[in-house]
Amino acid sequence: MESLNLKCRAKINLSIDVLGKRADNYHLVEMIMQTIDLYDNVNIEEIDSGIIIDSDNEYVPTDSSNIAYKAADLIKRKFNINKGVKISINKNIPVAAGLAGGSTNAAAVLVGLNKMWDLKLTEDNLMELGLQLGADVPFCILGGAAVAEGIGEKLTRIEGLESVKILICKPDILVSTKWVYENLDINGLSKRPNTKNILNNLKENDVQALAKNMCNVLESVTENEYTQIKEIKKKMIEHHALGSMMSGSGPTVFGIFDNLDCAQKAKEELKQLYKQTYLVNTYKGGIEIEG
Ligand SMILES: C[C@](O)(CO)[C@H](O)COP(=O)(O)OP(=O)(O)OC[C@H]1O[C@@H](n2ccc(N)nc2=O)[C@H](O)[C@@H]1O
Ligand SMILES: Nc1ncnc2c1ncn2[C@@H]1O[C@H](COP(=O)(O)OP(=O)(O)OP(=O)(O)O)[C@@H](O)[C@H]1O
Repeated sequence: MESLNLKCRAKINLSIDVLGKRADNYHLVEMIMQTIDLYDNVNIEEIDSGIIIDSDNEYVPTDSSNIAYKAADLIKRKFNINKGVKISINKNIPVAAGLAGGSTNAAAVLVGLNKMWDLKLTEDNLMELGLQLGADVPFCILGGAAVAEGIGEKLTRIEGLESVKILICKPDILVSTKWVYENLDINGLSKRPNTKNILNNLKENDVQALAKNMCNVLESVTENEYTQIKEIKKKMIEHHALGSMMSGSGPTVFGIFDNLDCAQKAKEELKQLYKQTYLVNTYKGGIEIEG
């Protein structure tokens, strides 16, 4: 029986614009995605039959609603595989946070089973399968940094932030991505990102300008419901973050820092209020197979 260990990382969105809505109610987006070095460990072990999910985090479902279960089920059905898997998820990425925690677990299962069962799927094949599980899954397979269009699946790789310090702070509230998109008034957006400018900032490695230009149109929806978002952003800026914004549909807020001392002080203060506070770096790669 074979076993594989994988590291799968979280993402932040450096910008999110919503351009329209599809007939199936999925929104058309233009986003800049960046992988960060905050990861879950996923262990995949071949068993005789079935799919078993195990996790050390009480908020992670262990039944067929787990997106890692769905990923394994998709592969087993598509390739008629009789063997089973036990998937153990050691969670470090906050749950329902806007950090693609579930999506990156699913990405790890697709990449891991491709290797374990020698399926010979290309990265593009894996991303296509990933899209059937969720809009963020293809990016989690690609990793690094990318512009995402369509519903998030049309990805163009870009040079992202190179080892930049990111402070992550997740308030103790659970936010549903579906609810946030449903409550977005596409025609009444007061502020939208200039994606071209932000991409230029990245090209020129002008982190300061990028931090000022960042914009997430989903932020106002979550911010209007939960006061914590504004409070955390204010604290990050007081501690000299170059910029601070909500990631994805929230509620996680991140800050970009160019000074390690300031970032550490901000972390210490925020950690007293919000347990799930982490100081990490940006990361260049995707799913990592450890063997
Ligand atoms: C907010 C982001 O995390 C930004 O990266 C993504 O757009 C969301 O990606 P995700 O969580 O993988 O999304 P999915 O699991 O596919 O969808 C969750 C729900 O979000 C809404 N949704 C998602 C993506 C999208 N482009 N438009 C949407 O309207 C849909 O109502 C869907 O029911
Ligand atoms: N493997 C998993 N890890 C975490 N949550 C999972 C997983 N599988 C299913 N879930 C369910 O999915 C919900 C959303 O969790 P997740 O951590 O994926 O959200 P997220 O970070 O907001 O994702 P995204 O940024 O892609 O919208 C959780 O409330 C949980 O019940």
